[in-house]
Amino acid sequence: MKKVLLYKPIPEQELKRLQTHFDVIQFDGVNTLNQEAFLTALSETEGLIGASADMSSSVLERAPKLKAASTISVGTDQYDLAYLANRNIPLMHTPGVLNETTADTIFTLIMCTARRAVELSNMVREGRWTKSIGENHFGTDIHGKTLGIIGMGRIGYAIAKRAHLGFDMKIQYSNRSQKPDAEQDLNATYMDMESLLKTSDFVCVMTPLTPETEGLIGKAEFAMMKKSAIFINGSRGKVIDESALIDALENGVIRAAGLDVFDVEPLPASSPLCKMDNAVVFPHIGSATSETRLAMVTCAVDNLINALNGDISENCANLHLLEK
Ligand SMILES: NC(=O)C1=CN([C@@H]2O[C@H](COP(=O)(O)OP(=O)(O)OC[C@H]3O[C@@H](n4cnc5c(N)ncnc54)[C@H](OP(=O)(O)O)[C@@H]3O)[C@@H](O)[C@H]2O)C=CC1
Ligand SMILES: O=CC(=O)O
Repeated sequence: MKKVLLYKPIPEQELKRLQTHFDVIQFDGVNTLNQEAFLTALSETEGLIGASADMSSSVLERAPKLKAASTISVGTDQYDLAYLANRNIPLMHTPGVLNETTADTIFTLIMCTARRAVELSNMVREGRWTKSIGENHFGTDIHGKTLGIIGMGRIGYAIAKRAHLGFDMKIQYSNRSQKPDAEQDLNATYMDMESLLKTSDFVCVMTPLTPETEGLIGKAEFAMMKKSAIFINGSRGKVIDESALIDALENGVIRAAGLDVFDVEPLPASSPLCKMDNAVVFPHIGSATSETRLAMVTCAVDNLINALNGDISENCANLHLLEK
């Protein structure tokens, strides 16, 4: 039986399924305490499956027998796609199954920031609700406003669908390529990023983290946004310059931010973002519902079984590089 290294706990039923196909070595995450044992196990493995751990080339150099990797995520930034392709190793991922749940989470961020839900709920819990709410605590409307999406992919589209159909929002987007579906179905307008930043009430980033998108939104971009703009990041922390965002929030350059992802995760409690009323911070929970996380694991297990049997026709993230 082929040896497979599992580096994240998964539901029993999916573990059993993996074990019927492979000899599975399990790690409950990778950390400084188990790093050496992990690297030793890696030296024997032909398949790798898990999430939320660095799998860059310096780690994978320790896996000379590796034939396929399967990440339990749609984002692939913890791997080096080109390095894997050079070694002819496919990286499988889980696109699609988490679109709707992640869009729900992003919409929760939009609503919490616009209506100051966390800040005002904390006021009630802490006994600071002493009179009826006045202008100082008013939020801002969501319906009828303009939502600018940077990265109109699968999840961007699911967010735009909620905004257009549910909240009567005007949708504009910037993206590497134009999206006729979003334009036809949701009346979305394609524009360059600068125009989008200047004219959106809500700016939502949903690109993958790649060398091209790292640091995409920084000081200059926050300065272009409306003073009343609400910024949402559901992609990856490194797509934005977090210190520039903190500055923009502290100095009233923009109104508020809703964040599911951060430069360093878990976000240290000492981060200024944890103390700001105009920042809503979530612990990277875009896809974190029982149903969707199970669907992702099922997809990732299927992906690894298929890939180790030579079938990478579905869900291979570096197929374009393998074909070169
Ligand atoms: N917060 C969370 O829990 C979650 C976060 N994510 C993050 O969201 C990302 C997007 O997921 P998903 O929608 O499935 O991915 P998609 O690939 O479907 O969408 C990404 C979009 O970004 C566009 N894009 C890529 N590079 C650039 C660039 N340099 N400039 C402008 N646009 C660019 C792509 O353009 P084109 O169509 O032309 O390729 C594509 O439309 C994931 O990679 C992950 O990092 C995902 C799930 C949950
Ligand atoms: O961040 C989550 C993912 O699936 O990517």
